[in-house]
This record gives sequence, structure tokens and C-alpha cells, in this order.
Amino acid sequence: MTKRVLFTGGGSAGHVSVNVALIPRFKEKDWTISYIGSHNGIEKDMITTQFPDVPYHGIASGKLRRYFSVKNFTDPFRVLAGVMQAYRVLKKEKPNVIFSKGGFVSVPVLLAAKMAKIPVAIHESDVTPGLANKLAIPFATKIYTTFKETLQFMPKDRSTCAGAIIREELFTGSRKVGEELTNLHASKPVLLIMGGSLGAQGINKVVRDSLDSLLEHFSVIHLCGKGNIIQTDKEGYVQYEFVSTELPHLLEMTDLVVSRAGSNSIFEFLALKKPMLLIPLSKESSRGDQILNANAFVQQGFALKLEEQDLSQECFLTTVRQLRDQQWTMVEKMEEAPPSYTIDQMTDEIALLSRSNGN
Ligand SMILES: CC(=O)N[C@H]1[C@@H](OP(=O)(O)OP(=O)(O)OC[C@H]2O[C@@H](n3ccc(=O)[nH]c3=O)[C@H](O)[C@@H]2O)O[C@H](CO)[C@@H](O)[C@@H]1O
Repeated sequence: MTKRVLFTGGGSAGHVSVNVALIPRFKEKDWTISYIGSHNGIEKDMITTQFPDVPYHGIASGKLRRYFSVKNFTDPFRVLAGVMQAYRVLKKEKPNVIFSKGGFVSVPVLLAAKMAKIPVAIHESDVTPGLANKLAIPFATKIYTTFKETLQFMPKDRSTCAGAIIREELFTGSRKVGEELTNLHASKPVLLIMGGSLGAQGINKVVRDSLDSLLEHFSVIHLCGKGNIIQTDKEGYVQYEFVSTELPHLLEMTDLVVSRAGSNSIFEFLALKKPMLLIPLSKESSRGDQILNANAFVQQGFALKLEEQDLSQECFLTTVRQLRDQQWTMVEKMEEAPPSYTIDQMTDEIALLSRSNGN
């Protein structure tokens, strides 16, 4: 009988990309795969377009806010509805094991998994666990982390540092295809700007304010987030809202990166040896996880960091210059970085957790 695995996770691409990395390997091994996400989140688009044959089940999910909102009173009911919907999906799909990448949609799924007695593996990408994963920890059979520093926040007997799980297609980029896509054939080095999967207004603004100076030294590829493209005919400047199959090719032609400090992105840049300037999401707009991610990378010599409140045009351009000067020292440090689990290792670990009698 074929084994069955169910994936969950969503809200932003960072909570989906590990699933996207693992699904193809489970397919190769002939597992039956299904997915639970929200009705309208980015995970729905990513999973249904990349894996049209994987059944996608949308459920209700409340957002776990740290601030006051009227929805804080109605969302617990949505979570409850989500638990019941997820339970019904689990009874239908009968997974032997569940893999959760976190995000608020995963909370009802994990509660339902506990009720249905299905083993669950969760993966935490950031230095400190997100709220959804914090709630999920008591229900997890096994917890995997990207950073080894994260283990201090996790139950010792059930947690392992696996490192970042990176989708294999990112290593298959072609500079030639990248040049054809972007129409950038100049001899200048390429600077890729990535504002996280949802874009970043602060980064978009400073990049555009600094564009003339940047274009003297670089060709610029700007992943600016949905609805953020501006009208311009500046030569050497290419904008995308969000890229999918193009990303490996754009990365292959990239020399340096300016980015938010979302965990998946920065580990992808590390794996591809792209020195980076990180501008983490500030403590005002998040729990500060990206600041910790960025600090860990600066400490290891993989990145420079600029905090959002210091993001003046002058400071930005000076730090980009420093990045260019330190490029090769950073690449050397990156070559010494400890390896992460391969996709095969992670897949085998999840398979080992699976119970034999899905019901
Ligand atoms: C605002 C917010 O909540 N950010 C969090 C979110 O970030 P976010 O969703 O931005 O997550 P990451 O930076 O971790 O991952 C983004 C993923 O999207 C991909 N990508 C990005 C742009 C693009 O055009 N195409 C594309 O495929 C990247 O290659 C990467 O795999 O999850 C991360 C991992 O838990 C956290 O560290 C971040 O703090």
C-alpha cells in the first residue's frame, strides 16, 4: 500500500518553500500527497500551480495577531472551524505523517492531527520560533530547525537542527537564460534586490531613490512585490513583482544581493554563495526574528546588515560599496559554512516518523 503524506504551511512564501522542495521527492518515491492551506493565501497559488495533481484543501484559519483588532474576537471561532475542517480532510486523506512548515494556517491542522493521532514533523526556519510554531510544539512528534541556536527554545528530546531545506531547482540556473529573460547583457556586475516574498516598501524606496548611483556600477534586478512595479525606462534596471521558474536563472547571473532577512531566502543565497546586504524587518513590524537571522549571518561573515531605521540613501549606498569590497572574503567564509540536511535526508526522516496504519 502506498504511504501518504500531508503538507501544511502558508501565509507567506517562507512558509511554503520547504514544502515545495520536499513534495517532488515524495512524488518520486510514489507517496500519495495532499496539502492543507488557507482559502486565499500565497500557498494556494504556489501549490496548485506547481503541483496541479496534489489535492489542495482550503480551510478557515484565524490570524494570530500581536496587536488589537476586532478580528481577534472572531478569529478563535475561525480557528475552531478550521480544526473541524482539517479533521475531516485528515479522515479523508488518511496521511501516515504530516509535515508542517508553520504559519497560522498550520495551527488548526496540528490540533486536528493530535485528535486523529497522526505523527507530525514541524520545521522552524527562524532563530526564534514563530507564534504558530510555538503553539504547534506540544503537538509535534519531531521538530527540525534551520539554526542551531533555535534548539535552546525547543524540547531537547524531540528536536534536531537540520539546517535549511533548499529546493533543488535553485541550483539549476543558467546565466544565458537569465540574460535572455532580463535582457541584461552588460558587463556590469548584477545586484539582485529581494524584499521578501511580499515585497518591502522601505527597500523599494531606497533602491529607487539610489537608482542612478547604483546603475553606474551595477545592473539591477528588483523583485519588488505585488503591485509595486513603477513606470521607468532606466537602462540596466529590471523589475518583477514575484518570480517563480525564473528565479534560478536570475540568481545564477547575480553577483551581490540586497534582501530582507527571511530565513529561507538568506540560506538560499548562502547555498549559492551570494554575498548579501540584509535589511531585516524591524521590531516595530514583526517579532524581530529577521534581525536575529541577520545577526547570525553577520557574525559568521556571510552578510552586512543595515537596520530599517538607518535606511538613508547615503548609508545604503555606502553599505552597498562595502559589500562590493568584501565580496570575495564573504564568498570564502560561505564555502566553510556547515552543510544542511539534503532533501533525501529530510525525506527519509519524515518517512521514518510515519505510522504504518493511516486511518
Ligand atoms: C513578513 C514576514 O512574515 N516574513 C517572514 C517570512 O518571510 P518570507 O515569506 O519573505 O520568507 P523567506 O525569505 O524565508 O522565503 C521567501 C521564499 O520566497 C522565494 N521567492 C521570493 C521572491 C520571489 O520573487 N520568488 C520567490 O520564489 C524565495 O526564494 C524564498 O524561498 O517567513 C520567513 C521564514 O519563516 C521569516 O524569516 C520572515 O520573517
